[in-house]
Amino acid sequence: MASVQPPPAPLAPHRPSIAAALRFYSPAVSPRVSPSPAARSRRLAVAARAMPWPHVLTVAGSDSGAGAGIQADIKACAALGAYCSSVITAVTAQNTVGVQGVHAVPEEFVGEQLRSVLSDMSVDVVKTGMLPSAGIVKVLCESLRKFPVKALVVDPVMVSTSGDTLSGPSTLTTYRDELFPMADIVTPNVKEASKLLGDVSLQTISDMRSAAESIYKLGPKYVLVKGGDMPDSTDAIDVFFDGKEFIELRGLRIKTRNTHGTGCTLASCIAAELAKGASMLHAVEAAKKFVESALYHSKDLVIGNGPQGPFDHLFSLKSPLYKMGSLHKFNPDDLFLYAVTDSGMNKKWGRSIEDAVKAAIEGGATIVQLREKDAETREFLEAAKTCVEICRSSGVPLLINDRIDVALACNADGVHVGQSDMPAWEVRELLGPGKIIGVSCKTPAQAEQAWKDGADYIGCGGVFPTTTKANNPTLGFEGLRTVCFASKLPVVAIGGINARNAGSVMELGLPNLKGVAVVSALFDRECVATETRSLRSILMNACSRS
Ligand SMILES: Cc1ncc(COP(=O)(O)OP(=O)(O)O)c(N)n1
Ligand SMILES: Cc1nc(C(=O)O)sc1CCOP(=O)(O)O
Ligand SMILES: [Mg+2]
Repeated sequence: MASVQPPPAPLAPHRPSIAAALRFYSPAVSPRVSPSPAARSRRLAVAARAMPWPHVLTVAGSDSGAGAGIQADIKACAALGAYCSSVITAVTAQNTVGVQGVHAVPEEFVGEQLRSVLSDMSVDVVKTGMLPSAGIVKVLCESLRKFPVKALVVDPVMVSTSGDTLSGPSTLTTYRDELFPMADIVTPNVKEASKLLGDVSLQTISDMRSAAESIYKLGPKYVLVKGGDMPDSTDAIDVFFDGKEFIELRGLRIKTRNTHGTGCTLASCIAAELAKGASMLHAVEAAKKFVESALYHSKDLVIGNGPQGPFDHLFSLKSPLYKMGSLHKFNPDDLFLYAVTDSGMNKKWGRSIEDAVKAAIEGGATIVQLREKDAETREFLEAAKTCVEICRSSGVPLLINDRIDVALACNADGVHVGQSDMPAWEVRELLGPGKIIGVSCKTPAQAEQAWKDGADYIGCGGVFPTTTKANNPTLGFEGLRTVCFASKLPVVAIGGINARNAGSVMELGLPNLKGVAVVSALFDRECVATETRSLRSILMNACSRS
């Protein structure tokens, strides 16, 4: 299997409009003259190049209740913008109570379905779910050898969430011997991991790590052991292993009965993100965020009378403002030199917001926030749209201060909110999992809440007195230290930071402290680029010393 490629540049800005792509399909100049088959297929090929559609093929069972299986996979891929074709391995009679019956599709016919799709439809990623017999696993492996794809995501579905067996012991051996060595990632939950490893007991995170390592030795490039079934705690921890490093991925445990199909959905989302070009870790992180958001939005929905209901994969359709965000997930290192604009200062020095942002990027700012307290909305939005383009072309994330509406309208990378702004969890509902959310925090309790609310980072200050923000309490190094030690999120220090003191902040070497956010020391100066450049070199020197 070819390895997964690093993420390409964001797709959206480079894609031609739908109208432009459709022009390739429209009839020739004279509608009476049909194009020759060769011309037609050339035109289709050009159109296909012009508008690629990430394609996931799911090889799984049908769930009549439509919460899991093929139905969940198709909905998950659709929600993430990937096309999903389907090869059905079994038909199950299933509802919110459990699985009442399983009817496996004959191996030969599974093979025929695989041939139909793989020989024609440029599949990027194959995702597997229920594979009810060893013969079907073998047929799949043969097909993948004949028609290689970019990545293979194996969700080793063996027992349904209701506890019903979906594939027998002989399948286990074939999974281990034939399918896993071809897989890019295998995603068992703790019960499945235990079964795969001969019913070992998995009780702790350390057990999950050992299980991930043992499964890795069976041949996949990555393993994700999902801890959702581990004994109750506020967060659900999954262990991701790439053969060298273990990463604990924490997610919020959403209290709801509607969890049927979470495993299928997670694996399909990973497949969809890979098909879109994400790296494996980013695909897993995006998939976790999607499942978390879907569970959150569906927690009170009621379908069926059993203990496990389905959730709404297409929740974003109900929230028209919701956007899935860009492929580029938040990187905490982006907080290193955080430039925060100020309309008053820019006016004073006779420059536009756009010029200020360009100069900060030229000087090496790693993230930009538009903090325009006095701007009129329309003027602000127009400037924000231009700044989004400037920042995107430089690979620098752009956040909007306070104004969720402006962030949505200009499709910024995220927002920064304070304790008196819209609560971060509401912001998350509006922006969705793909956007960056920062929250100002002055205490450990606020930092804990920001994490629970789904924020990506916190801003902590004022480290020093500032005249930029009125009545802002000064925390000093001690206050910053307390918050950094308590925070589960990356931290950026703010307040009165300038070329004279920035080094001393970074030299504290505090856990989670990723950088400094600065307003006046960059923008209340004549040359923004020069000030940014010199602050950057001070920060880099400080980091190399600490
Ligand atoms: C990175 C960063 N940290 C803190 C703040 C302050 O946000 P808030 O408390 O909402 O105050 P205002 O900026 O809205 O005045 C920030 N903007 N950025
Ligand atoms: C916007 C802001 N927030 C702060 C906080 O403590 O949360 S301090 C601050 C102003 C920072 O401006 P300067 O770099 O000019 O001191
Ligand atoms: Mg604010």
